Amino acid sequence: MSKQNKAIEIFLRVRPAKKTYNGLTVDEESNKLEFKIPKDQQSGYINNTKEHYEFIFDKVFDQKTKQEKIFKNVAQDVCDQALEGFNGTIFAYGQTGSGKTFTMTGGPDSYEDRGIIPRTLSYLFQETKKKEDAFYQISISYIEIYNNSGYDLLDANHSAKKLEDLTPVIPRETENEEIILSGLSIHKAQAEEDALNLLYIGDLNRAVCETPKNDVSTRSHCIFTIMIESRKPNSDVKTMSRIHLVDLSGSERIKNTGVEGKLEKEARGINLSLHFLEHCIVCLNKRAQGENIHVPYRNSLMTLILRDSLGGNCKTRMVATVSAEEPDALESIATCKFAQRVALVKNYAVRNESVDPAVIIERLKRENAALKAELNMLKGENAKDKLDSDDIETCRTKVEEFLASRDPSHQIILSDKLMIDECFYQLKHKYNALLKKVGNSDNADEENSSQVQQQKSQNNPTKQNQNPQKEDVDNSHLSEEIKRLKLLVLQRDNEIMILLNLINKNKDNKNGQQLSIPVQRESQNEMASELASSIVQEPKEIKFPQYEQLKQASQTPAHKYQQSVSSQNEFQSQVSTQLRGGVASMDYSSQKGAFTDLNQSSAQKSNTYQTGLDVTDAQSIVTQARQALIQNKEINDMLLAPLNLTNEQLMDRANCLELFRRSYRRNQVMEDNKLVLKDKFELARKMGQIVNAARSKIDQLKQKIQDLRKEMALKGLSDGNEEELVHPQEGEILSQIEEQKKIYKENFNQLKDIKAEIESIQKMLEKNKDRMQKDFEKWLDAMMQQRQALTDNGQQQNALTQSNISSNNNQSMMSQQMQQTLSKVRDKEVEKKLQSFYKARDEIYKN
Ligand SMILES: Nc1ncnc2c1ncn2[C@@H]1O[C@H](COP(=O)(O)OP(=O)(O)OP(=O)(O)O)[C@@H](O)[C@H]1O
Repeated sequence: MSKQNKAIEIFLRVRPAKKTYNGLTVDEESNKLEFKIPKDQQSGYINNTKEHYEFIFDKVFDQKTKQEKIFKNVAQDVCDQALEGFNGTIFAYGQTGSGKTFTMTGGPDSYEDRGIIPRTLSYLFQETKKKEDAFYQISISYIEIYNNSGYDLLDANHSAKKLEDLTPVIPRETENEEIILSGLSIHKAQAEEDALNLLYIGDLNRAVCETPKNDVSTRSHCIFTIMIESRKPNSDVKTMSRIHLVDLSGSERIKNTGVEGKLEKEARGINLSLHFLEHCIVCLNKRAQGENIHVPYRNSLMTLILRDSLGGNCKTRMVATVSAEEPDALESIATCKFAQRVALVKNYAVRNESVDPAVIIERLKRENAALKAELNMLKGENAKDKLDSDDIETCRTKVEEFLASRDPSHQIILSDKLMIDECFYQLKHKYNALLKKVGNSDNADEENSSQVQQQKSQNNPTKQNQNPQKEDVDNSHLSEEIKRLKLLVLQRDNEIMILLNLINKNKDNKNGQQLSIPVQRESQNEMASELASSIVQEPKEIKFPQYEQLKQASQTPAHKYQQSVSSQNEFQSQVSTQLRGGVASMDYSSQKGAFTDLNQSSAQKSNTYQTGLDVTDAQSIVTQARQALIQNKEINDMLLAPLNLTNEQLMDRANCLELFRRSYRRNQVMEDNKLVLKDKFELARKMGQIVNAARSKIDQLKQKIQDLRKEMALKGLSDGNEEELVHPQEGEILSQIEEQKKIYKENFNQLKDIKAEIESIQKMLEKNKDRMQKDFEKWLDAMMQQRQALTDNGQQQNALTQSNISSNNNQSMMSQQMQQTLSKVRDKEVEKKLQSFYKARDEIYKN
């Protein structure tokens, strides 16, 4: 069987030793472990059978092996398979003190010492985050088996002194021969932290219940189970897999532990499940060799729980842990022998997929509701005129549920258009609130400037004045919006100026050259206003009379329109030059040759026109014009105030970036976010300190309680008292532990929330930083082009053109602008229209 498909793999790990036994050879290359036991050795154990033992494993890890390597080799593959729907079990088996707990849970000293369980949790959460094509739910249970009885280590009301006081777990077998563990709580873990916290709480409960006599670490088994449920969107099939992570009790044989009498009996009882495990393995081996033999899983709770892990549907990994010290040599050999027997067991792992009837029913119900809603909407029955507060509340709840659900097939089903609109509004509101929170205020402003807000209040008059606080916020945004619109008006003025200039120029050309196609004055005016109004609108509805003429011209012999075309080329060149030179460049007298690249393209196009008119070029001029104006607006909007930089300053990129940053509109938001982030870090640090303090206090109290229990056990022994004596301070310490546990849990949850906030602010800052960098490049590029254009045209005096657009909404400047514009108009009709436009606009400003 290839390694890929091998259902059971056996690993061996040698624990670091103070003094390594020189009869032990660990060969990582050939995955071999050798023991040489001299016949007349002096170590006190009898060796009259064999002198040389050799064991081969799937992988051998020597004393220096790091935890990360163990995880990668032993557990990673099991995790990957579990995410695909295969069950997995990893268990550690070995003598007391050989490093089982270290391997499974980890050491307390450093983060690097994290064992298989915490690493498995991290890995699973990381991977499920990456896999966007499926919905995953991870749940945890943690059971301790002591003296063949199971106890729930995650019992929510746990404050027990003795293990036996914990909720007992009772196994039940279903008709399908599945084992159900009633009394064992299952906890959903939404994030890695939740799962790690459950591990910590379980370990704490386990430790608090220890007494010297039931020395938990040695005499009990722990099974940490991770359940993974996954479902693809719109699929009725779900996969359910489990990973059991098992820390078995010490495997040493009782005759070697030196315990006698009652204690020996007790020890035998406690360790019975390990004995039954061995028994099951022996039977499974026989079965693998063709013998028809019953496997006595039911003999113990542990074998019953692990039934699928051995001889069943599971990918199983066993880590045999051995000590490298001489006195432990025979126990190490026994561990290796057991591991070799396990290696012979055959498993048959299959993907645990099932069509879940509950999922199908749920889906059908959803479909039914959606169809009913659609039908109602089509019939128009019960359509609402307006929404009342209950409707709005229903929409709000539906949106909340939709956003909170991790189920990709979750839908919002509604049959009323107004309610659907309301849901969209709620979603937008939430989105904008989120943007505001993380600093993307531009988009957030949209909510209040968009028609949704107006429409909403029209559709839903009952909702007006419901939230005065919100109105305040709205008002402040409205004034922002007014500012923005005023600026836009100013920009439009400039655009009109450009176009008028072009029209005038064009008219001059025509008069001088007696064009064969007369361009109507009316058309020119239309062109000006339409182009101006289309510049920041959708492109599809543009009418461009000159373009229309070209279209007609293209259907007639080319020579007839030659002059018209050259006029068109000049027009194109002017538009390009002016737009690329900056919209606020008010003097358009000498525009020719400003941009060689565009002029070249014009020249090329001119050739085309001479041989046959290409009408799409005319449209492309408009598109270019529009794009250039939009781009200019974008660039101007980036800054709070125009940046008047000299050519030298523009050449110094680093300094330029710094100046840009200071004037950058979003910079303030970014700075504010940095401050928020700083505060959050500080808060997280404090919370972390509280959590750590609670943890170390718990550890101290745990130690104290264990010391007291040892003291009482010794006292009992010396008094010949077999009953367990309880130290008078124990109750007090236990309640202190409970108190600290409460503090730990509360602060842990808060810390988790703060961490999530920090992450989201950090992400947004990163995004804003990237955006600033891109905006800077755009801005610098535009500045450079503008300088270049001005240089080429000898228009250095207008170097700071930008200021006209992006300055402020100063009234006197506007009237100046108006005078300037009107002075350029040579058409009475246009002049009249513009005058009434400016008059109307002034009225608006006055209000
Ligand atoms: N690979 C290792 N590197 C460093 N320290 C280790 C390693 N393995 C075990 N130890 C240390 O040895 C001690 C005993 O290990 P551990 O508690 O894991 O043994 P165990 O097999 O789980 O014992 P028990 O059966 O009593 O639970 C611990 O202090 C542990 O930190």
